[in-house]
Amino acid sequence: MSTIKIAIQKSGRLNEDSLQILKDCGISIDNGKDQLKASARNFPLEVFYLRNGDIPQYLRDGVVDIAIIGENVLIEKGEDIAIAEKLGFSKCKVSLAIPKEKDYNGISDFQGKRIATSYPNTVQQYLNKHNIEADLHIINGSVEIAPNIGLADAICDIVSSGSTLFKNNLKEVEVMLKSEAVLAVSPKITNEAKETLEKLQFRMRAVLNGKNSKYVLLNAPNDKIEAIIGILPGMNSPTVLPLAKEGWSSLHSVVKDNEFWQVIDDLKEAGAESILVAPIEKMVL
Ligand SMILES: Nc1ncnc2c1ncn2[C@@H]1O[C@H](COP(=O)(O)OP(=O)(O)OP(=O)(O)O)[C@@H](O)[C@H]1O
Ligand SMILES: O=P(O)(O)OC[C@H]1O[C@H](OP(=O)(O)OP(=O)(O)O)[C@H](O)[C@@H]1O
Ligand SMILES: [Mg+2]
Repeated sequence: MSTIKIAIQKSGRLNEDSLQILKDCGISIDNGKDQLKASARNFPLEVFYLRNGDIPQYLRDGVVDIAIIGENVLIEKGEDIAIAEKLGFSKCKVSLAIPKEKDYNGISDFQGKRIATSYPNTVQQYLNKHNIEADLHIINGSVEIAPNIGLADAICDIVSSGSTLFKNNLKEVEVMLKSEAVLAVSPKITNEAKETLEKLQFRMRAVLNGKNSKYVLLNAPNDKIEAIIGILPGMNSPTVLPLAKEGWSSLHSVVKDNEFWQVIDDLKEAGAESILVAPIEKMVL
C-alpha cells in the first residue's frame, strides 16, 4: 500500500479528537512532543501537525493527501476541496451576532454596518446573496469583544454553546452555516494514495457507525417476540435465542442513538424485560 500524508491541527480544539479517531482505527502514531511530522507504526500513514488555516492550501498544493479539518474552514478557504467523510465531532455554527439590547428586524439591518470576523469570505458570500453591503473588519481571534470596544456593530464567528456570546452581551441573529470536523481530500491525490485512503475510510466508518449505535439485549415471552421484532430496527434481523426459562427468549439487536429512547419506550410497552444496553466499539456494515 502506498503511504498517505494526513494533516491534522497542531494544537487546538481538533487536535485531540483527530488523534483519537486515528487511534480508534487501530493506528499507532509515534507522537513525540514538538514533533511536526510523525509516522504511523502499523499503517502507511504520515501525520503532519499544521495550523488549521494553512491546511486548505496544503491540500490544494498536494503537500498532504488528506486532512482532518473543520468544515467551516473549507467553506471559508477551500470550496474546491472535497469532503470524504463527516466525522461527527467539533460541531459548531458560524453565525452573525449583534448587541443584546439592539432590535433585530432581519438581514437588511446589516446594510452599511461594520462586522468584525475571522471568516470574511463566508460573510461576504452570505451578504452578497442577500444584496447587503457591509464593512468587514478582519480579526483573528477574540472576535466577540469587537462591539464592546467600539470596533464593530456586529460580529460573525463560531458559536457552539453560546456562552462566549452571552458573556459579551451579544445575541445570535443569523446562522450562516453548520459545521463539524471532516476528512478532506486533496484534489491532487494519486490513485495509489486513494487505495490507502479507502482502507482508512473503511476503518473510520466502522468506528463512526459504532459510536452512533448501541447494542441492546432483552428478554421477552415468546408470544411477544413478533411485536418486539417490529420495533427493533437492527442492522439485519435480530438474534433470537431461547432462555432456560420455559416460553421465554433473549433478543439481541443494534439501535441507533438518535432513536434510542423512543425504541426503549416502545420495547417496554411491547413486553420486553431486563433490557441491557452496551456500547459498540466498531460496526462493519
Ligand atoms: N467553541 C467551539 N465548539 C466546537 N467547535 C469549535 C469551536 N470553536 C472552534 N471549533 C471548530 O474547531 C476548529 C478549530 O478551532 P480552534 O479554535 O482550535 O482553531 P483556530 O483558532 O480556528 O485555528 P489555529 O489552528 O490556526 O489556531 C474550528 O475551525 C471549528 O471547526
Ligand atoms: O459558543 P461557545 O461555546 O462559547 O464557543 C464559541 C467560541 O469558541 C471559539 O473560540 P476559541 O475558544 O477557540 O478562541 P479563539 O477565538 O482564540 O479561536 C469561537 O471563536 C468562539 O469565540
Ligand atoms: Mg478558535
